[in-house]
Amino acid sequence: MNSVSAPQMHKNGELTRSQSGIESTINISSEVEAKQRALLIEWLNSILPNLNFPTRASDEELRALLIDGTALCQILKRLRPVSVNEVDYSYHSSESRSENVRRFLSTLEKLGIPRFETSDLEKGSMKPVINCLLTLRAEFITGGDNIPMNSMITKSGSRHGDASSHGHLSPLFGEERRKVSSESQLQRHLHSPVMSEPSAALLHHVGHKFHEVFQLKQGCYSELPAAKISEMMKSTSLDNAPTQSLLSVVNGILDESVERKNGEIPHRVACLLRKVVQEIERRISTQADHLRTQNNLFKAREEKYQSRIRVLEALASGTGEETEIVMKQLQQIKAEKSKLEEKKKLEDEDVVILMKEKDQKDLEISALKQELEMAKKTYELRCLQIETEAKGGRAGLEERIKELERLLKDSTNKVRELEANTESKHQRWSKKELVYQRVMDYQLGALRELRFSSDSIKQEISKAHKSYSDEFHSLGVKLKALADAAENYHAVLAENRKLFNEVQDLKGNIRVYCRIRPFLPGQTKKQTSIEYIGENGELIVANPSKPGKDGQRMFKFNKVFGPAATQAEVFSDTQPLIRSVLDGYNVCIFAYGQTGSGKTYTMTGPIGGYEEDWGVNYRALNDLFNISQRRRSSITYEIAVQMVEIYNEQVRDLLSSDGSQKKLGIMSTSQPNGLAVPDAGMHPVTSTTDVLELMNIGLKNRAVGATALNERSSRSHSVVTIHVRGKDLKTGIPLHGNLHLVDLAGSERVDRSEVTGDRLKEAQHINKSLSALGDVIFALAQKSSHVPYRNSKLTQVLQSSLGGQAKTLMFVQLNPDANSFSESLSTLKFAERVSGVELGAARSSKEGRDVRELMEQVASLKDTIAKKDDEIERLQLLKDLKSVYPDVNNDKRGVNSLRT
Ligand SMILES: Nc1ncnc2c1ncn2[C@@H]1O[C@H](COP(=O)(O)OP(=O)(O)OP(=O)(O)O)[C@@H](O)[C@H]1O
Repeated sequence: MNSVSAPQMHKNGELTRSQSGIESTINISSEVEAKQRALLIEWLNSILPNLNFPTRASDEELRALLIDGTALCQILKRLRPVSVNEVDYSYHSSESRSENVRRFLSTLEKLGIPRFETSDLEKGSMKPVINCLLTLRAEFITGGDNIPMNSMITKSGSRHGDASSHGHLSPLFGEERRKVSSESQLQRHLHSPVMSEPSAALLHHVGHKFHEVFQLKQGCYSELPAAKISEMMKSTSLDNAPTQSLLSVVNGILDESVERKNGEIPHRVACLLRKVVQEIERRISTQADHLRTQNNLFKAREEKYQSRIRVLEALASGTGEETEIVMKQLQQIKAEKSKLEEKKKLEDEDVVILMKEKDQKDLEISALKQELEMAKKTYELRCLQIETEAKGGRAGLEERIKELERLLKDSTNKVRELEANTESKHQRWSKKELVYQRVMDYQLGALRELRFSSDSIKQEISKAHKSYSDEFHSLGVKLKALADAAENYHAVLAENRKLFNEVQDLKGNIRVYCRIRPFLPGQTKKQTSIEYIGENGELIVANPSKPGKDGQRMFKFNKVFGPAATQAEVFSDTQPLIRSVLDGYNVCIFAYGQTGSGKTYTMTGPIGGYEEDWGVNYRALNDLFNISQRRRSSITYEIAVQMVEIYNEQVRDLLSSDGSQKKLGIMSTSQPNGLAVPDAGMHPVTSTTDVLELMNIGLKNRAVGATALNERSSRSHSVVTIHVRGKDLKTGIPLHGNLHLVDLAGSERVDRSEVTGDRLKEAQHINKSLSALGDVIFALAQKSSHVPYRNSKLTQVLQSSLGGQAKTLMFVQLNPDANSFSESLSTLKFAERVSGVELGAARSSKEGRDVRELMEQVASLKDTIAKKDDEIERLQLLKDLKSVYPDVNNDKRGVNSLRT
């Protein structure tokens, strides 16, 4: 190994000057030492071929080779110095290492060669050892035949005188030794291809024959005899001569040639020179081969060491797990080592046996031992390293184990806590379980009670079922009785109808109700013309211009309604007449009176009024719907509505979308279906709502022709016709009745001198139609053979409801204002004519008592019928409910609640 470390690099990669100077000096010195060491090793290899020691071996390797003294003894043995015959040069074991070295040094002392100290061989620089051996080399360099040391000593003439100094040349060449005694001279010698002392060197290096030759010629090659030169060339002396000697011969010849004046070299000398050169070339070639071989060997060893280094590095970088592998490998290596040691021992034994013949084995064994020693040290170091790592790993593992123990302890504590929690939870759950158990017991008890109750309820239900069956049976019996009663009811109903009509007939076909409207707001201080209103239809009016009895006039009608009479009261007396429509009669109700006397109010009611303000129209239709519903089990009804206006003798359909423009024709004769105005739209209605909508439409259309100065409603007749179609479900007999609700135009007389144009025309038409109406009524009352229906559109429209089986009711409307006395009187006279015809008959007084009795009978019958109707309705409802809810109790209270 190179003792000099690599140059230290500066931070920026450059060496400082002082560093580089010192290092260059060290490098030169190291280079010289390396060359010296190489020279020595070359020599050792040449004299001990089996040694095969690497030329570039380090000081330590050289020390390892030489330290046991075996190689030193072999050198001495090789040289066989006679003067030290008494010394035993045989190989000795390692136990006699110091003895071998001591003997070697002793021999050197005897030979007068400067020696080294034992300590130099054991440690420190090998330089003294190398110098010493190089001196020995120079002293005893030999050819093929070993030169007896004693003879050489004899030829040298004297022994050296200074054996204590190191690095001196052989004592054989005292003079030359002085010249090259210094190390620098030796270095120069090594570096220079030409020896500085050719004659002495030549003599020294070529061995005794060259020495002899040199001595003979005394430095003159050209003067050597040819025979001698031939002998030199033929013999193997050249082969055995050291290369340095051969080079010295060449140099000598060349020097001599230079010194010669002609510069020519004798032929024989030239031949010798060629021979020597060839020998040198051969040796160089051999040396090159040897060097290549050694180089290959070194490479192999280097690879071997590299692989070991890699293994050791891999081992060094391994983990704890790999430590075991390394330990195993170490054990294997130790085993191998022990095997090798055993082998070495065996080999040692073999070597001891073969020592005398094969000394090189010792060297190999020594080398192996050294290697093994080194490997052992390396492995021991590695073992120590691994052990240290293992200790570190073990410490880490112990830490880990402690950590795990701590965690285990924590876990144990947690488990205990959990166990404690679990225990408390278990206790809580046990308590809850107890509570639940109690609740369960309580629930089971309640369930038992419920079962008991259920059983009792079942019994009650079965009892109720039985009673229900009984009751149902009795109900069936009662129903049968009721069915029979219903059968009788129809008969009674028919008789009732007959009686009622008879009563009506007795009362007269035309009934007259007088209604006096109240003063309007703001008219409270006005004087009234109404003097007295009797309960039996008497009415006394007073002429404001004629106070006293003379100005009074009494009238009598079927009924007189005062200003306080409500719409409901008025209708209640109208209702029986309307109901007869459902029995197939034609009825005509009209309102007669001057403008503003309350005709529209009575027939229709105030526009947008509440239900309580509804007039006869709405109430009549509502009543028809209700009665038809009540009778639906026996008679089915279909109801339709027409609404027309008669203005200036022209008829318009008020319910048509273009009713305001359409002029309708009137049938010349009364139609069996009552359709006097067949072109007018017939609108079926099923509810009061339908009627309200239609009425509103009609009123709107009627108002289309109105102007601010000319209220059209006052100048036209409005006729609402309700057509009723019925069918008796039992007999299948159809029914057909019409109800005419007529709001007549104002009846006031118009002074022809005051009005002209349209107003006059209107007045003429109104007068004409009202006069025609009066004529028809008078004709009917007198039972004339001719009734003048055709005199006006109004009477034509109302023809079906005037006369025959028709019933007529006239509302005579009065304005209470004294200023309207004249018109009121005129209206009353007209009404008196209409009603007086009937009531003025002589038989009226006679038949009055009968009429009253009949009226009472009728009232009684009506009550009976109403009760029957209620009962039938209740039973019908109960029957329906039974079919839907078989379990419904059939008592009256239950039915009533369901009805509610
Ligand atoms: N019984 C009554 N109670 C309260 N107000 C009434 C009554 N009768 C009529 N009126 C009111 O008197 C006014 C005139 O009544 P209504 O229009 O019905 O008279 P009319 O005879 O129909 O007049 P016209 O011939 O011009 O149509 C209206 O404001 C009406 O509300």
